Amino acid sequence: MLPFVRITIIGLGLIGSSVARAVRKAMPTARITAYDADPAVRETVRALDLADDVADTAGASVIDADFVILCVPVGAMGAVAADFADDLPEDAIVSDVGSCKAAVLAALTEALPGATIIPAHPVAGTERSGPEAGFATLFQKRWCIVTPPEGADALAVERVAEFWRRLGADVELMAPEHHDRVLAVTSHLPHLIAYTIVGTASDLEEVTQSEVIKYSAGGFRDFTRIAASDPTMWRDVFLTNREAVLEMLQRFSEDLSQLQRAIRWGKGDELFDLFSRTRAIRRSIIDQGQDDAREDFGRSHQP
Ligand SMILES: NC(=O)c1ccc[n+]([C@@H]2O[C@H](COP(=O)([O-])OP(=O)(O)OC[C@H]3O[C@@H](n4cnc5c(N)ncnc54)[C@H](O)[C@@H]3O)[C@@H](O)[C@H]2O)c1
Ligand SMILES: O=C(O)C(=O)C[C@]1(C(=O)O)C=C[C@@H](O)C=C1
Repeated sequence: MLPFVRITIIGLGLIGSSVARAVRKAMPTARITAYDADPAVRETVRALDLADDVADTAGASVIDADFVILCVPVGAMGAVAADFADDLPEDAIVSDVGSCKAAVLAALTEALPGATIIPAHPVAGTERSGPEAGFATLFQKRWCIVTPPEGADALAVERVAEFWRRLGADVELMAPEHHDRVLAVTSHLPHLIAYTIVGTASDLEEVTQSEVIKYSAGGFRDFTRIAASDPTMWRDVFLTNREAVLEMLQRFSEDLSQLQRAIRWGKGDELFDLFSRTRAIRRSIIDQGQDDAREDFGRSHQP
């Protein structure tokens, strides 16, 4: 049995449009209703035939939904939910795909008192945005972390988990606060570092812009991909997951200072030990097979 049959997707950018495409493939009989605040996105959704219906308001989009999935920037979640609160059917389950969970759960709970809210985070994405950037296989063999509130209805949790399994994801359950600490180090900090490195390189006075572009073949090029990620999305992530990011940033700064000292005092063994440890971490990620989808995507989509 399908976990849901009347699915409303709000926010049809990279993730929302990928969800729509993946639902079409995995659950072709489910009806998809879409809503996006941007009229140009709604037009594109119609042109690409990503949904059965495209609503012109958030309220109209949820009116007969059994599942509402919010795919908007994390800072917009509460406002969107408040927008459709009066029209939400009593038995509908509300979820989201936001990159931070504790603050989103709080915002949705405040906007939708009494509703069944089961947040989730597919740990899969790219640096691109908008409805044209999405693709149906984005979630295959990637983690989706479901972060139910304490005391959540077990059947509702299982239906959301099953939804993601059908889209090809491996599902894990986690407490929202724990999710935010884990993702602060595995996703948010790396983005902050990429934004910093690319910004620093482009600010260096003795290196011209054209040299930065011309010689960005190796490691730097990988950072530029990450640093091209959506500015609105990442502004919201850092402001929303502030405490966890600041804590991880503090640890990172201390480790960076230690590396700085090792280089200054020629402590080669210290550098070698760290680099051997990090190489082993990379190998264990590859062995777990969670990296394949994005590596394939990267190869076929990079300019
Ligand atoms: N990009 C990634 O790699 C990635 C991965 C996993 C999760 N996420 C999360 O997914 C969510 C969406 O990210 P994305 O990359 O798809 O962004 P995106 O910019 O591609 O799409 C966001 C869409 O939301 C719409 N929107 C914004 N405010 C709205 C509102 N108030 N009402 C209705 N629509 C609104 C925008 O018009 C846009 O079409 C974010 O919460 C992000 O944290 C992103
Ligand atoms: O590959 C990328 O572009 C991503 O950054 C994807 C990525 C990540 O950091 O892994 C980014 C944010 C998300 O919330 C989930 C996935």
